[in-house]
Amino acid sequence: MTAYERSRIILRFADLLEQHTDEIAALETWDNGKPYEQAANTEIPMTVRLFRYYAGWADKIHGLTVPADGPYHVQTLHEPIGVAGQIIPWNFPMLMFSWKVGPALACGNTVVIKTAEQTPLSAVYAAKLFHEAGLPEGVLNVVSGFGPTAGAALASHMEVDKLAFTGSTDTGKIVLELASKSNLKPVTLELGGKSAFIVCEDADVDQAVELSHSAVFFNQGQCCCAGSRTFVHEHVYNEFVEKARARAMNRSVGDPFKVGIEQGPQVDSDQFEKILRCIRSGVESGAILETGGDRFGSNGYYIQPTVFSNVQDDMSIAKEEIFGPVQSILKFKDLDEVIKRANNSRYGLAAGIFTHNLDTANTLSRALKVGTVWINCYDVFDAAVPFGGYKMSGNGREKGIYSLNNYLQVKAVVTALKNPSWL
Ligand SMILES: NC(=O)c1ccc[n+]([C@@H]2O[C@H](COP(=O)([O-])OP(=O)(O)OC[C@H]3O[C@@H](n4cnc5c(N)ncnc54)[C@H](O)[C@@H]3O)[C@@H](O)[C@H]2O)c1
Ligand SMILES: CC1=C(/C=C/C(C)=C/C=C/C(C)=C/C=O)C(C)(C)CCC1
Repeated sequence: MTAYERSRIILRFADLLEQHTDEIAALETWDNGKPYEQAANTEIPMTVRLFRYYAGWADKIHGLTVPADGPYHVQTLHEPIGVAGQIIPWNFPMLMFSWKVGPALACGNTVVIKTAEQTPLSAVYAAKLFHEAGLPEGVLNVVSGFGPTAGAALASHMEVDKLAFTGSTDTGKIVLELASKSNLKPVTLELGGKSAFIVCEDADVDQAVELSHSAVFFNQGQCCCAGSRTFVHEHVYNEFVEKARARAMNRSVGDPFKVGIEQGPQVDSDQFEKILRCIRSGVESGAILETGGDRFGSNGYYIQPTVFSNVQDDMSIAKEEIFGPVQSILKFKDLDEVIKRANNSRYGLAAGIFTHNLDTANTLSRALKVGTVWINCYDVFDAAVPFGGYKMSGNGREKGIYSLNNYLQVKAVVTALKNPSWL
């Protein structure tokens, strides 16, 4: 099919998705437990926007004419890579579906996508809408299944030409190995993080408190880029801790279908238990529990919004990904120190910087070894902006123009010219 037809199908799909926002958002909340309002007002609109963004790319993908030495006409063809295998997690089922499927289809590939076992519903519904939008059968294949069986089969399949994975660093290592042991398919990985949120002494403390709160508590803390190490300058530390505690105590937790609820339950009992273990380890290692620290209520996988202060770099709550509603506040004295400490992590996904000083912002944004730096903002996820990790947070970039390369092969075509006198 022509690139223009591909583009129109993706646009029609985006319209259908928008029309069915209520149903898809409800599926997300049933599966994941996230607040319905969050899914309906933020995540589904972002998903729609991302598909429209990539629909715009479909007919603008082309190669180059290359000036080579000698009597040759050289061009590059940007061809689809073939069958794209994709494995996604449960924290943002529809949004992760879009980051994977949008660029793959725009570039003319076919897709086999495996959803997370906890959250299979919305992608199946979306596949039905793609069919309605006119996508031919067999182009987009949604597989529900478990990781070690369905996921591993995809990663090691000899006829899957590319693998894109989002999930934990441990599983990322497994799929990379499976890909290398089978057909050496290229792999992009979007893995875990322990992102630093740095509040400098000149920051607007109230704004920093609010954004550091959403940076860690958004989506029940289940974000790969959660700002899970809040570094605060010693001059504003006491004020910040007091206000962060008050904000967490104010967070509305409860039935995710209710209006005004900010925090629903964790995705499942494994995550719920793991987070409570992390909280216990924080208490045992000597961090000060400012608020929270236990389950919320006696039913369901709800956890109290939890804030620790006096957190030290060697505590496991400052090193390991918790993936829950737990804020860890650390004190720092100067820039060189916070740069070293923020970079002292095996992860390198994102960072937030809060300052009005241009020099401080420039220094920190260049010194931090992370894939995204947000300055006086956090969690801005525009479809056009690349996202991905340094170090063990992964490799490759998704979104924006960068993701197109993940789904294209470059073929160099060199033609001998018959009449060199015209060169
Ligand atoms: N980076 C992220 O966005 C993200 C998302 C979810 C979880 N996590 C992290 O991972 C931790 C564990 O969560 P999880 O167990 O659901 O993550 P996971 O990495 O095990 O799961 C992610 C995806 O990989 C699949 N998978 C699992 N084992 C596989 C295998 N052997 N081969 C191929 N595919 C496989 C899963 O079925 C799922 O679709 C969380 O606590 C959190 O720290 C990170
Ligand atoms: C709505 C909203 C926000 C949006 C957050 C988003 C959209 C986060 C997306 C995270 C993703 C995609 C993580 C991947 O692991 C903020 C900034 C928290 C502020 C409060 C309101």
